[in-house]
Amino acid sequence: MQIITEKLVSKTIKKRASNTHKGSFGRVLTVGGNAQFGGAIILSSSAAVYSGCGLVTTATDPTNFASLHARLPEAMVIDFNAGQELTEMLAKVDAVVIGPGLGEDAKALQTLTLVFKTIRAEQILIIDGSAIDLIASHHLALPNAKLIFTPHEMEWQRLSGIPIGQQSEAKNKVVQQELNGIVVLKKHHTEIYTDEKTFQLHLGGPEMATGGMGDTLTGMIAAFSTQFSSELVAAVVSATYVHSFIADQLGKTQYVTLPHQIIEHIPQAMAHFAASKTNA
Ligand SMILES: NC(=O)C1=CN([C@@H]2O[C@H](COP(=O)(O)OP(=O)(O)OC[C@H]3O[C@@H](n4cnc5c(N)ncnc54)[C@H](O)[C@@H]3O)[C@@H](O)[C@H]2O)[C@@H](O)CC1
Ligand SMILES: Nc1ncnc2c1ncn2[C@@H]1O[C@H](COP(=O)(O)OP(=O)(O)O)[C@@H](O)[C@H]1O
Ligand SMILES: [Mg+2]
Repeated sequence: MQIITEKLVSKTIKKRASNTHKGSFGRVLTVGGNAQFGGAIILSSSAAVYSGCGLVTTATDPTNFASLHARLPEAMVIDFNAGQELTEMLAKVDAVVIGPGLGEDAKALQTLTLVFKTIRAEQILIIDGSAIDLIASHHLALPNAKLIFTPHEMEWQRLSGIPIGQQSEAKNKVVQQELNGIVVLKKHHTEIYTDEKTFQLHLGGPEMATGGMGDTLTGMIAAFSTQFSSELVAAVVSATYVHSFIADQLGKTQYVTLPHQIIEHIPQAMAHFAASKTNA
């Protein structure tokens, strides 16, 4: 396994060109947040905005509209149960996050099925949380798109059939190939499986063990993938690194680092890596 280095991240996070606008930095759609788990999709969407995505739209349960806008006025919203609206929005974006707080009821399954049916081959689809569990429990066929799975160990057990404790590099690699996407297996020392290489993260720690931390990572991966799109693997690896890098920085003085605190520090961390580019 290749340990992820600061050098790789510095190479990936580019300084922004001057002659640009919001359309230059990607369009992301985040799909999730039922009445119980609204916070999950707010964190995912916030992470995408704070990671520099030009335009973020959130498809969620209408009960979350007011709280989302109060926390994140930069995001636009649609109802994730409105099939026509969701289909139209899916046509306009570069990357989609599906799963944070989506839930696993009939409505959630319907929303996931619509996204799978509508997504196009050139679009990036980040599959997290409830969406992973729905795929596993309903044996759903996967769409033709640039797939990125972000399971924690329990979700990976459900999706891959490999029990926690037996999730070796060799076994995980076989399933990653079958899934035909990138797999970010989240845990202490997260592993990232790609067609060419397997990466390992040596940052992050128990200060990150708060609900919503993985939801936050999905938005970062989406925004990094649309902005640094020439190298999808490097974008995913860099987002994963910066997420834990911020946690470790805050963890020097904090016993726990909350997901919303990580989000607040993303712009500063990205500036750090963009500036250190020339020394890399
Ligand atoms: N504020 C919110 O709205 C939140 C919503 N969430 C959503 O809730 C839904 C269910 O996700 P959960 O992950 O909570 O539930 P799961 O039941 O899928 O998994 C959680 C359990 O898995 C076990 N586990 C074993 N290894 C683990 C590892 N390496 N990392 C994490 N857990 C591990 C733990 O016992 C843990 O309680 C998802 O849609 C998720 O996005 C959660 O993200 C929590 C925060
Ligand atoms: N002890 C730990 N060491 C390193 N990273 C951790 C630790 N605990 C949690 N994390 C990180 O926090 C995130 C948790 O993801 P996840 O369980 O999906 O959270 P949620 O679904 O609640 O948002 C992952 O990125 C994981 O690597
Ligand atoms: Mg999660």
